[in-house]
Amino acid sequence: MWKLTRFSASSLRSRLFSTAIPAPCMVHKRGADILHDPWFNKDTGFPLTERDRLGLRGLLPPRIISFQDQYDRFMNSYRSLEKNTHGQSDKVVSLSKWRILNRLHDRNETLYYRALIDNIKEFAPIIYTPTVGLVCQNYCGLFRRPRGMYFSAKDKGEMMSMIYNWPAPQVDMIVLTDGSRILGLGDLGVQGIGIPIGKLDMYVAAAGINPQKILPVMLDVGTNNQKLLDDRLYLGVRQPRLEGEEYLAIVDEFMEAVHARWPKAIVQFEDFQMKWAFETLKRYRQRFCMFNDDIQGTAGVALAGLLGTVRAQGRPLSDFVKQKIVIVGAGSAGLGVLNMAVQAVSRMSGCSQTEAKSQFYLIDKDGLITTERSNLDPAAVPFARNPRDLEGLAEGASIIEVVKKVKPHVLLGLSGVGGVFNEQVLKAMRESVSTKPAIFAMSNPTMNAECTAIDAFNHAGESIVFASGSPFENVDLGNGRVGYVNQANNMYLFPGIGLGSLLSGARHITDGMLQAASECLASYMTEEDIKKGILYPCIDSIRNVTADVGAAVLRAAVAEGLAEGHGVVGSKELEHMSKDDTVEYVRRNMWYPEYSPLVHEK
Ligand SMILES: NC(=O)c1ccc[n+]([C@@H]2O[C@H](COP(=O)([O-])OP(=O)(O)OC[C@H]3O[C@@H](n4cnc5c(N)ncnc54)[C@H](O)[C@@H]3O)[C@@H](O)[C@H]2O)c1
Ligand SMILES: O=C(O)C[C@H](O)C(=O)O
Ligand SMILES: [Mg+2]
Repeated sequence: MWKLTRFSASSLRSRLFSTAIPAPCMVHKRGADILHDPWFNKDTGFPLTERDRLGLRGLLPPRIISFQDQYDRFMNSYRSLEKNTHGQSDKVVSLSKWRILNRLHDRNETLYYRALIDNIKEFAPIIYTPTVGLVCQNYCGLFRRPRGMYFSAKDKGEMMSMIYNWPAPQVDMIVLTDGSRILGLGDLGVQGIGIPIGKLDMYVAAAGINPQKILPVMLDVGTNNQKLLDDRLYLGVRQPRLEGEEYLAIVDEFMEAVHARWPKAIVQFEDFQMKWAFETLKRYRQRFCMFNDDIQGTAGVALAGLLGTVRAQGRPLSDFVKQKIVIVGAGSAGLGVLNMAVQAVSRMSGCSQTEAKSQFYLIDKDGLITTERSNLDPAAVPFARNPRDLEGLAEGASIIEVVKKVKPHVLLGLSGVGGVFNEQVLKAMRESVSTKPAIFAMSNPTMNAECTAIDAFNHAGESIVFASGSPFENVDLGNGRVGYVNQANNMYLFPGIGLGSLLSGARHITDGMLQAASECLASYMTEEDIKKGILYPCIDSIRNVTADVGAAVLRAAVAEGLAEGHGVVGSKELEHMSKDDTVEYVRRNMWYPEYSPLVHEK
């Protein structure tokens, strides 16, 4: 029987955290096959002993180049490329940068991830949002080597065996898309595979998931994008999207196949059109360890930013319950944010969720959503306002009408429509009841942002707090003053949600675990930063943020009695960890790119 006193705190710590000598990595290949496998390849960095052991002698030039020299060489070619493309269009420059990074990714993952981690602020906008959007749009032309797995409408009945085609014995993190709503770019069909790849790159960089244990997946159920269907070089299935039961049967089969091979893998649903985003979340969240990043990850990041905004106004957090918030966009992301924010208000004020809804105004493409709206999506119904409570605002009122009447503390966009916060709307925010109103232009990529940072500070005034989903430069307000730009992007949470859930060994991801993630992010910033309008940590510290978020998620799973443990660390050991121990435990489980000795295993 387990005894609670079995380990003293220090022996528990040494059992869990003993510093290990770099673990050897087992490889089933030899010779040239290793050089062509980016998981194991070290290019000119193979030491002589390894060249002998693995049959590499003579297959490489004789000089052995250190990891540091390889790294410097790559960064030098990256810097030359920057110089050589100077003056060319943003699109050309971004795609050239993506190509050079992608070539390294395809050749030597250890070096690639080290470069990514060390230069995350500079490289995230290339391998992730916004450039990843451009890459998806041009995927068929850019495609060289496959990455991840493709399950198509034509694979029905085959997935249970297909899943065994994946070469890695263990997969911990899967990001899955059906390509139906790629960022704000719409239906990109099979080309959407760039999104799971980019998200998983962030998992490796931020959460330290071993790249041999990640799997990007495209569920190609067709596309309704006529341009792609007509394109001779389109690489996906050339048929209209499956709908209804036919569609669900494909997703069901995929989920069963994954679960059969890797029962503990976490599946992140990404960029599904709204109807399937909500439907699949409801369908799978109790059965599998999964979450929908656009609904749940986004909500946690937005809520952390909204709470930061209250602090930035110099008000106590409890004042959140009095903030008037206008949300533009009633899709998977907007409704996810609204749902979590309403729950937070209700929890903080002790009022019912119905009462909590009265401070929120929801707008979609047809204007303000009220109970008079017909054909409203069921997910939006609970947030429709009764026109009687709206002091003259009618069903379908425009953004400008709502902003002028409500004078909100916060205007938050998740509409996918570039520029909807136009000059008129931004100027109307000057009449906000808040002395420090907040503008969140969260849609991606950059072209789809509801407004630019410069326009926001120019038109809405210099006292605003500003956040966007895609990165913008800080704004120079003159006389040494800076208008801070925050990146309100779910990248601050999804890696920690995935990592914490994985290490907890929970069988599903609860609202409590997601709330813990959001609260952890919300409490991250110092009062000094918040007062300047800085709501989120710098992306340079994303690994630290992710360790803390992961630990918060893990502790929430323990508190709910859901943590079954991971690997050799069981539920009891997790229960006995202090808060600091948990953070340390999470950190110790983060993979870091360095060459480990390769050992051939037959
Ligand atoms: N920053 C982040 O972390 C983050 C996270 C998730 C989604 N997003 C972005 O949010 C956007 C929306 O994503 P989604 O999944 O909710 O999409 P969606 O298609 O489910 O929803 C879009 C919503 O916007 C509304 N809309 C469209 N045109 C409008 C207009 N002119 N005025 C007002 N509302 C309008 C639609 O009616 C719909 O309710 C995308 O650009 C996506 O990239 C950002
Ligand atoms: O991918 C991103 O940058 C955030 C978000 O998941 C989105 O769909 O826009
Ligand atoms: Mg997304």
